[in-house]
Amino acid sequence: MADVEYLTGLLRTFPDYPKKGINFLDIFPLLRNPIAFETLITHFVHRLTSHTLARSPSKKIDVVVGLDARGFLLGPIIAMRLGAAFAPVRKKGKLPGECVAVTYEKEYGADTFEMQSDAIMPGQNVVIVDDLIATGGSAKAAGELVAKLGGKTLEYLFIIELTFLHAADKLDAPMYIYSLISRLVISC
Ligand SMILES: O=P(O)(O)OC[C@H]1O[C@H](OP(=O)(O)OP(=O)(O)O)[C@H](O)[C@@H]1O
Ligand SMILES: Nc1ncnc2[nH]cnc12
Repeated sequence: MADVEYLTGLLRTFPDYPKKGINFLDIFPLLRNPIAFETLITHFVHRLTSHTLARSPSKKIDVVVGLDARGFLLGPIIAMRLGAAFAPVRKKGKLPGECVAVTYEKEYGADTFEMQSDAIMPGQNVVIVDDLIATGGSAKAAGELVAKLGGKTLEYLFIIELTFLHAADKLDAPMYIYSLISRLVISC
């Protein structure tokens, strides 16, 4: 599809960043271009309204969850377009009040994610958004936080999946991943 080729062409990689052996994928040129950014957001919103909601009896997405930090650049815009709430998953020690926490492994180290306990009400429909999925550790931890709060994750959305790492294998079924650029859709 022309849009996907256009968006893919704006991405770039930096070898050995932030440390040797990591091929760092930089999404910022895409956000720097307002037409590309609009195209990306519209693509995600179309996916959610035309496909994801077909799996939900209530036909409503209640909460868009964005992952610290690059998921914060996408999640709130998608939430506003859908008329949904936005809730952040943050790295440990950044959120006030009662929180739930999960420790996870990612491509370059271990970390702990937290969500505020009142960010999602039991039974709410949730979509988890991030810029990319590499090992799947971050996405898996976010899904676990949503589950701890009683939310139902309808879909995980990414701009790109670094498919060589087989991240999808790490995530629990039943779940769905939509990755715009690899166009990978996994239904379990
Ligand atoms: O699939 P994984 O192996 O878990 O890696 C993917 C995660 O890594 C990056 O975030 P990072 O933790 O580097 O934080 P940042 O957004 O603050 O740079 C990226 O934005 C994803 O959240
Ligand atoms: N290869 C990569 N490029 C950019 N962000 C990442 N986060 C984890 N792995 C990454």
